[in-house]
Amino acid sequence: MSSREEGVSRRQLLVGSAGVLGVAAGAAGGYAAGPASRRDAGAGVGPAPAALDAPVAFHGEHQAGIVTPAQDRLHFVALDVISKDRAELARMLERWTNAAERMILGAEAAPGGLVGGGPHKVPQDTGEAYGLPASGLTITIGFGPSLFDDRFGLANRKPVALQKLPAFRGDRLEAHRSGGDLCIQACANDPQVAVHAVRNLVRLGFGVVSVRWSQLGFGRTSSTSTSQTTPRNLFGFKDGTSNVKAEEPDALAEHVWVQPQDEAGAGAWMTGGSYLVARRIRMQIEVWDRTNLLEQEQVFGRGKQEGEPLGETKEFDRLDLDRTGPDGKPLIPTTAHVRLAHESQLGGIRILRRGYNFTDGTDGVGHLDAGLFFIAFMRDPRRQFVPMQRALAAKDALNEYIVHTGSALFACPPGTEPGQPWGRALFA
Ligand SMILES: C=CC1=C(C)c2cc3[nH]c(cc4nc(cc5[nH]c(cc1n2)c(C)c5CCC(=O)O)C(CCC(=O)O)=C4C)c(C)c3C=C
Ligand SMILES: [Fe+2]
Repeated sequence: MSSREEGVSRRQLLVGSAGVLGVAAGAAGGYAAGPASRRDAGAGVGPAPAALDAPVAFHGEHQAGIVTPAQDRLHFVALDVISKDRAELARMLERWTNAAERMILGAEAAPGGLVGGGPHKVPQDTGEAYGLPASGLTITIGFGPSLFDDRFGLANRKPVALQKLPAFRGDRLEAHRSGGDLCIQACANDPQVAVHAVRNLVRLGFGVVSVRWSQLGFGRTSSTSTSQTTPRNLFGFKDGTSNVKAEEPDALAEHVWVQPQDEAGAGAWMTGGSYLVARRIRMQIEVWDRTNLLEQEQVFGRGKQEGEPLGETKEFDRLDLDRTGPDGKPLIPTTAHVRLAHESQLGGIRILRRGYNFTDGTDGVGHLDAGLFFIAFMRDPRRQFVPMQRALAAKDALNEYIVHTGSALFACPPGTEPGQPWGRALFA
């Protein structure tokens, strides 16, 4: 047993340690007030750097990585199941759970994973996070619609809300950036920790799953807690101001967590879970960077510096969509992004956004391939993401500057209890 192993007791591995910020499980659903981002710490607002290194509770009513404070880094991977053996898939999810319980505490994926197996065995941990703190790592998994075909006898367990997303106007989706049987969302305040988590789970799935696509993200583009400052996206605007926040339990129940009455039959195992929509959205930053400030602010309907709704002064001032200027025209234009996405225009629907900025090299013709890896959690994508994205695709002024190049939907099951693997209720 390595010296690092000795520092991680079985109790810590199962239910969290005194170092785990907030509550380990139960009513708060795994939400742990704590790690936000290193940028928050740098700005003098939010938790101290030590808090950014601390663990986030793994077990709870809901999976961590949804309402827990958004960390600064992301590694997201979508996988296809290549085995045809249902039991093998369930066993892999058990291995994943065991490894995840350890990695979120900053431990190796398996006891003695680095060198403990001796010189003639393959190490059970890849090693690149050895010695690094937990870094607020959360690992969230989800099941895609394609998992419920005829391969694993799961067709009769498919939740009604897990329907492949329809095509939207303007979509330029690429197959190699879309879909997937499973997903792993690993978020941390250190990119090496997030990448290590994904890599080791993929390693543990060798022969059962293969990577379909993967996305790295830096710079969260949403706050999921009022303890966090609002970050900025690559267009330089504050993003996440009016997000659903962890401190709004009623809104979470209404808009984010699947309720018992939602999935009476096949998908009852999803109660307490949430649906994850991922959209890789390329942002034409070169065009944006030649656009004047007035136009930029009209596109979003908010000011660039403070993030205030146009016509107001402060970021969290109420969005008054009826307010008009001296010319009688709405101060927040009819095509402004925040108007079209606002609950008042969509029958009261909201979503919890948890996206990240990305840059993936160039597009081959002299531009950066940069954008927003949009991630949102919701109770029912058919009633939330689909009408919202339809409204945006039809009229949003932002469409001149963005294009959706990837898309996926996953059902993220509820949280686990100690000793209970991910997906137990699904495979029972
Ligand atoms: C379908 C849902 C949404 C997509 C896709 C989307 C893409 C997208 N958004 C920004 C930047 C901002 N979005 C903002 C607000 C906002 N966006 C959505 C939904 C989608 N955005 C919602 C529901 C809201 C909140 C609306 C409200 O109630 O006021 C903002 C303003 C600040 C904020 O409230 O977060 C910005 C800025 C980009 C750049 C983008 C695609 C690349
Ligand atoms: Fe938006």
